[in-house]
Amino acid sequence: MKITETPIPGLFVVEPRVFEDSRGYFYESYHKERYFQNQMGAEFIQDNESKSVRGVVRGLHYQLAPFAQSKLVRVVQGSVYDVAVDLRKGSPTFGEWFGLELNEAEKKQLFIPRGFAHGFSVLSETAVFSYKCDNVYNKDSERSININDPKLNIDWEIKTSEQIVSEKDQVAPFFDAAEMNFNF
Ligand SMILES: Cc1cn([C@H]2C[C@H](O)[C@@H](COP(=O)(O)OP(=O)(O)O[C@H]3O[C@@H](C)C(=O)[C@@H](O)[C@H]3O)O2)c(=O)[nH]c1=O
Repeated sequence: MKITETPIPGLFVVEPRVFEDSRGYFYESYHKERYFQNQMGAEFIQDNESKSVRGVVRGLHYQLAPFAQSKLVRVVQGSVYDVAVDLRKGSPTFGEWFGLELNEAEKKQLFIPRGFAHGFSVLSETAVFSYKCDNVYNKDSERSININDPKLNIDWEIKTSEQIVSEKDQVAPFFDAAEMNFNF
């Protein structure tokens, strides 16, 4: 397993060791002790999976305190462009975002600590997205930031006119108007 810290402190890219043979492949998609030892300390308590078609953009999502979530995200099938935005007030990289392609071939994962907004766009015909969370879903605490915020200026690799976005996410506020209370 190779772990690389991104330019945003606390945000890590994980490249698992994949064993391939004539039957197919095997890899450990999570190993509590190893992830903890490498500064990815989170007690995961909920797993989620979604399937989306090409052009779907989900995000940018986060939950406020006391339901803030760390996430360990990966793609089981297909390919996405995945983005995390630093919302930690006082962080040297506050307001900055990091993006990378996650796909079924490379099996990279992104560890996203609490205090980040997260989203992804679907680049393949379909994509199955799987992630662990260290806090439960709480509808009243969930927030979105507009994926097309001109200040963030994220290139989702899908033209705006071709983006498929939920009604909730279409009316999400821009970064400057977003609530960011994580109780750090
Ligand atoms: C996220 C979530 C949603 N739901 C329900 C609420 C709703 O009726 C339905 C679909 O929810 P959404 O439209 O919010 O699903 P989605 O847009 O896929 O939301 C997800 O987006 C990505 C980018 C994230 O980072 C996740 O944390 C999560 O916010 O599923 C749960 O029951 N539990 C959950 O944990």
